Amino acid sequence: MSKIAVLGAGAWGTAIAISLVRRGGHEVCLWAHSPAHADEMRVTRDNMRYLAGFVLDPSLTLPLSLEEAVTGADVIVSVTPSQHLRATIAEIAPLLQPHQVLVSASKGIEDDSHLRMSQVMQSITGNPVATLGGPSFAREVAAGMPTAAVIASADLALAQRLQTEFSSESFRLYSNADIVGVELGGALKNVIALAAGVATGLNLGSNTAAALMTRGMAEITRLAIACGAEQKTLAGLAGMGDLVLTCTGTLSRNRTVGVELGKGRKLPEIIESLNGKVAEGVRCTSAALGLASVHGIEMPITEQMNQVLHHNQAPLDAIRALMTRPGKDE
Ligand SMILES: NC(=O)c1ccc[n+]([C@@H]2O[C@H](COP(=O)([O-])OP(=O)(O)OC[C@H]3O[C@@H](n4cnc5c(N)ncnc54)[C@H](O)[C@@H]3O)[C@@H](O)[C@H]2O)c1
Ligand SMILES: O=P(O)(O)OC[C@H](O)CO
Repeated sequence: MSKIAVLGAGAWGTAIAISLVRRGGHEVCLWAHSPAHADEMRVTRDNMRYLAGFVLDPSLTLPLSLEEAVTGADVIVSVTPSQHLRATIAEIAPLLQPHQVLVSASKGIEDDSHLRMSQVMQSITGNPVATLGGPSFAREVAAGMPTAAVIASADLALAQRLQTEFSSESFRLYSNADIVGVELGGALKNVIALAAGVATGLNLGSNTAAALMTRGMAEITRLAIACGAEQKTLAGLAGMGDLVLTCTGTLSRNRTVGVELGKGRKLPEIIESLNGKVAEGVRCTSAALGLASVHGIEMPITEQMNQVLHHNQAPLDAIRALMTRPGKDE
């Protein structure tokens, strides 16, 4: 029996909390960044803003403060958008006991530092860290649809403990000691999902989608290995698995943003229509290029996606630029 605090009541934090409650055997709480949002959920027992339609079990508590959430927790799962993780962890840092485990379930790279989420956590606290990755749409996890995901920590024994604590009949976790590969697989696939969405929005075909996914995997793997990841992690659930899900699944916010860009809509208008929901790839694209430049890694799809997102490149011109690059060996 563990006390588990989930920080972030967006779609994914809520689905994780629902999954942990369904598993049974833990005391689970869900902290929302907005007090008004937490109040709404206390009244309706439904997360109408981010994951409507799932009744929140009476045993799931909704603390009034971060301090209430983390005090006495054995495991703290951070599920804020990546760019807000630092502020959230900094706020809880003075309250932490050394044994409390921090798990990041966010998929991104910090803007200016280019740090992975576990590195951000480690830069603020000395607590043990892990990450949760893999192909997992929140809505499907909340509905109890069979899902396989990955829990990673450089301390494999910790990953295996969390594997036991989080796994259930509908949520099967694999443990992995390659936290670098799991985090970068999860963050970088969002960029390729944007590109796959762009191709769909342009009414391009299955050949284009397959090319983007395969060559996308190649550039994700190049960068991840340069950062210390293992190739087999990228071939697994947190790499290939999450890439396929996000590039093809209509529930993906990143893919949806890409589809709308491909149809000719402008980024600010598309972001506005997400109503506060996060498409991590939009910011991760430039952070990924920053990290790639530190390591001298070529990322042509990510570069073109950055042009489309942030430099007004027309989507068709981006596809043309990719198709007319000098020939390469595979
Ligand atoms: N939705 C999914 O299916 C899914 C699955 C796996 C991983 N993830 C990852 O989980 C993370 C969270 O995404 P989500 O889908 O749960 O979010 P969401 O898009 O459903 O909701 C946005 C969240 O951001 C929070 N927020 C806004 N401003 C904030 C601030 N200043 N500080 C802290 N929090 C703030 C909101 O309260 C809300 O919880 C992302 O990194 C995402 O990539 C999402
Ligand atoms: O909806 P997206 O594009 O943020 O993707 C959600 C998850 O990362 C899928 O594993």
